[in-house]
Amino acid sequence: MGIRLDGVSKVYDDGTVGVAELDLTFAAGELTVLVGPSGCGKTTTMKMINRIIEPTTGRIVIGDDDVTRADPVELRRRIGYVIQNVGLFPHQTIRANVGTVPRLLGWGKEETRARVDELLATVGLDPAVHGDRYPGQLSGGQRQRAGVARALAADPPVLLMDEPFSAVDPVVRERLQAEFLRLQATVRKTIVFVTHDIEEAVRIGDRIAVMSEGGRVEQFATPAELLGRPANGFVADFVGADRGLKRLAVTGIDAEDLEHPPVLHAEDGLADARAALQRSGARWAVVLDDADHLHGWLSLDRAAGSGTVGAAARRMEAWVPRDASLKAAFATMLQHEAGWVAVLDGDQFLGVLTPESLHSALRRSVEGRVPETAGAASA
Ligand SMILES: Nc1ncnc2c1ncn2[C@@H]1O[C@H](COP(=O)(O)OP(=O)(O)OP(=O)(O)O)[C@@H](O)[C@H]1O
Repeated sequence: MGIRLDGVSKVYDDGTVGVAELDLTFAAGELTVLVGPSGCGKTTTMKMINRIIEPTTGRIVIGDDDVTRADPVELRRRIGYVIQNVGLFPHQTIRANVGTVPRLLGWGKEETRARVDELLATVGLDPAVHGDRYPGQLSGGQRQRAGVARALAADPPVLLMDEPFSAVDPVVRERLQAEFLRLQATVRKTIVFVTHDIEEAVRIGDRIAVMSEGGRVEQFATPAELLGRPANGFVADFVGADRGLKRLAVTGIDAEDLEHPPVLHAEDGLADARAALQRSGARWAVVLDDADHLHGWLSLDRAAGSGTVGAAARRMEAWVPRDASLKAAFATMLQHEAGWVAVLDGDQFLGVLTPESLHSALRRSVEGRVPETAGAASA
């Protein structure tokens, strides 16, 4: 269920224009991030969707429903809402908190409890351990997970998230973001997500609206487009001078980037391997096992004597899946102190990235030809 804002404005009682004449469409099943400097109207825009703030002009359509004049209380039951510091009721257990909307909708006790426990498990909380605790007895990250579970309880098609991960430390925050993306890949809600953090925006957004004062949309684009081709000076400043580096996380590996060293099989004899290496002029070869899975590598100087390639080869653990980002490939190379990383499709070997091929991929990434990663999650 998509969301459409048509000429939506909010003028506050004191005359402040929070948002002026905004047209914006949030695609069904996508996570759209509203990002921009403080006071630009992100929160105002989001809160008009569930009518916590009443728009002054314009129309808001969810799916096929014009909800501009819908009953706000009824509307909010169809829209999940996650906020910073969660807003859990402190005197209710986690189970009671997560069951709030199902209870309001009149679900039965058993049904509600089953749904609540299933959701707690989905967001990584053990119902038996955490279900009967009070919010004050959970960590910040656990409270945030409970907040997400509560917002999803009645399976609403739309989720609004207002800086949901900003109250926890950076490490927990990254973990929550990754968990949340995995969850979104299965539930596919239409999500409007507010943040002022561009790093968070490019990590989690399918699409990003960069806003300036008065709710003006300066650019509406995918993370890779935004970082590769900022529409104007405002966006370029906002995404930062290191946008080339940020872009690594959202740029995928292109088949053209791969190098193809000679391939040997573990059961081959060393004499044949040596001959093959000398014929190709290469200094080393990739070694695959009998199922064509990555085994390791063999350098020319180890291809001496008799015996099999498998026995002489060095094992190699540095590999990335083909939908990995360039950033992940680079990090893997550094972590293993390796001169190359293998790129695999499932178990199948596709080719390798070396420092040279990675470098040209980086240049391509920064210059703007972009095969995007399947999801920024793999960053
Ligand atoms: N109740 C209000 N009365 C008057 N002005 C308001 C009110 N609420 C917000 N504003 C103003 O509307 C503008 C947009 O505010 P909004 O909260 O939407 O910004 P934001 O982008 O979410 O900012 P932040 O990142 O700081 O939360 C700001 O200039 C703000 O001062």
